[in-house]
Amino acid sequence: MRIRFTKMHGLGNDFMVIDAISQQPQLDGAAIRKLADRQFGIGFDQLLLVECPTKPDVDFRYRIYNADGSEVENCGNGARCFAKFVRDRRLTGKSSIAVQTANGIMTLNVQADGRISADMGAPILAPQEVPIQQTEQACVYTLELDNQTIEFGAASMGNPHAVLVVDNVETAPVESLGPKLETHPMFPNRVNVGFMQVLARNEISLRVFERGVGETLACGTGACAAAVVGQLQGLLDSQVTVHLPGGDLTIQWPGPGQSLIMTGPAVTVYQGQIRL
Ligand SMILES: N[C@H](CCC[C@H](N)C(=O)O)C(=O)O
Repeated sequence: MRIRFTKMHGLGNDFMVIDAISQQPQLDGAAIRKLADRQFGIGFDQLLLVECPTKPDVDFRYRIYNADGSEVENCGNGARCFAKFVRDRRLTGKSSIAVQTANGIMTLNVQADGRISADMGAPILAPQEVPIQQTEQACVYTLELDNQTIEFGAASMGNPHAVLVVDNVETAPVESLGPKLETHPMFPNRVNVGFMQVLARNEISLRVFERGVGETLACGTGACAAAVVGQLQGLLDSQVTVHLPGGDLTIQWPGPGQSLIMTGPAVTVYQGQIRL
């Protein structure tokens, strides 16, 4: 089977994007893991499959798979790359694109400067829906790990995030604590783990250990979750610049029950094809 694909990234969070409208790729978890391998495959954080929608009044459907082969509900950086992909390949002429994901319907707006704004919907805060193993919703939760008490905030953008406030992202225990929290029993569906340093009420630095991948250069839904947790904890205002290792995102969130808007770049690196 020969597959045509486009390699893209959003602030260094990189993707293999496949037009699954004109192609019918048959990819199981093992094939995705092989393609994701940075030595033996193409190498990517996530695979994005662009498909025809199954719902009315929607332009496309796109499905998201982590490097470990797990299908996930949402990907912020991927959504921006998806929008650039369908425009550049003339699959649509629209600048406002409605796309169906496992998390629901998302609207993407391609701006004149090439950046893309994504309406990420309202964050999900009820613990049983994030999900986390807690009964009462709170701004700060705790769990015990290696004889220490870890404080974190939790929010879902369709996918689960735990956010820890740290003094300095450069020295945060991302490599040591990230994998332990990703698979901690507190998180029935595993979790993405954000390490947030508050620089000002409208500015943070953030590193994310992503579920199913490991640390990435950027995480769009992680930036959203960090802005939400920071605002709920009284540390941040409604508009935040998020400095990630791969670059900056702008997040706007008016508050609980309201939609969150994420704005940032999307880049095409190369077109390719691979025979499986
Ligand atoms: N690893 C995430 C999916 C990709 C999220 C990230 N790449 C983004 O830009 O939001 C998860 O398992 O929920």
